[in-house]
Amino acid sequence: MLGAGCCLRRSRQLLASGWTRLLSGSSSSEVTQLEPQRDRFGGLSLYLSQLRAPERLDPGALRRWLQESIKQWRAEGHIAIWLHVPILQSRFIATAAELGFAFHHAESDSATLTLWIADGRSRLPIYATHQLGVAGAVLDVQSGKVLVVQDRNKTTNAWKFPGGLSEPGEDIGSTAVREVFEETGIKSEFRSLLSIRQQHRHPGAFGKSDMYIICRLEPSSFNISFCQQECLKCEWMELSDLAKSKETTPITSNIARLLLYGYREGFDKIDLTMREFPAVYTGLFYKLYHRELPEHYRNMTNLQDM
Ligand SMILES: NC(=O)C1=CN([C@@H]2O[C@H](COP(=O)(O)OP(=O)(O)OC[C@H]3O[C@@H](n4cnc5c(N)ncnc54)[C@H](O)[C@@H]3O)[C@@H](O)[C@H]2O)C=CC1
Ligand SMILES: [Mg+2]
Repeated sequence: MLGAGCCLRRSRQLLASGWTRLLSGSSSSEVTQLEPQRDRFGGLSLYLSQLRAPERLDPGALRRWLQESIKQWRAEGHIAIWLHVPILQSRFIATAAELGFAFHHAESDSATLTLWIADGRSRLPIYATHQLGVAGAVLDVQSGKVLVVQDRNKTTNAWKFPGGLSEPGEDIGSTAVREVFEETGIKSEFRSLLSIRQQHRHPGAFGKSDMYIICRLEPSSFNISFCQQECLKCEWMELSDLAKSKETTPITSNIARLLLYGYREGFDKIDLTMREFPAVYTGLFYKLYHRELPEHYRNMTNLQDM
């Protein structure tokens, strides 16, 4: 049986010879740039961005080459093809689709298509399933007031916590602090997570699922200067009034009650606090959110000691 490196070398040879044969009359140095890259699961990635002169590539030639190559890759035991297409090379998408490729995902400047070539159903992971929205319940513990807004774009004007969608690579607490500031002008600091809501087929998530997290924040400024595009009203409201109010959404009402409970009985009863740990990948850290762990549980090294 061939090793992965050997398969890859053969794939590259096939690729180069295929291009040379199919593109006679075109620049053959062009084709040597396109090298399938094998992933650890046995899939092959093709990057059309490697083509130096893509305008010289005829879609019919690509089609014939892909057909031949796919037969070969299947025989070599590869399981899937990932085809990465820069937006300006989009005409090759239809060519790939004719051979059974389907969209996996798209970014602003490229699309990725896949073709499962092993036996059985595709085991390739699907792309993003959820969007993430984060709101900040900013509670001033001195006054017992919480920051609330009414959304300008929603049909019912119910009080809610300011918040919005998380940006790529952004921590949950940072989204809450940023969104609160953008919508209300209030500066705040992250304290904990209070709740997570999961909702499927969300209209605002283009039919995907929505995760909506509410964080507990503490204010470090108090003068409201709210965003006129997004908010109709914004004010500091007695937390107990919000907890009793009918002019609110069920989620805001329930989390206002949870927050009131924590305010009266201790935030340790409601908080999911954050701890940071080094990830397996060098130089990266992740954030872990969970209920407070007593010191002797945090530091235990031997379960039998307990
Ligand atoms: N229960 C609650 O109290 C509510 C919770 N949510 C959750 O909050 C999160 C989203 O927060 P948002 O404040 O809506 O997001 P956001 O604060 O990130 O952005 C909202 C703004 O995006 C713009 N926008 C959104 N869709 C648009 C479109 N199709 N065309 C043009 N402009 C568009 C509008 O300017 C809108 O004001 C979601 O997770 C959602 O489930 C949203 C509303 C109420
Ligand atoms: Mg918002």
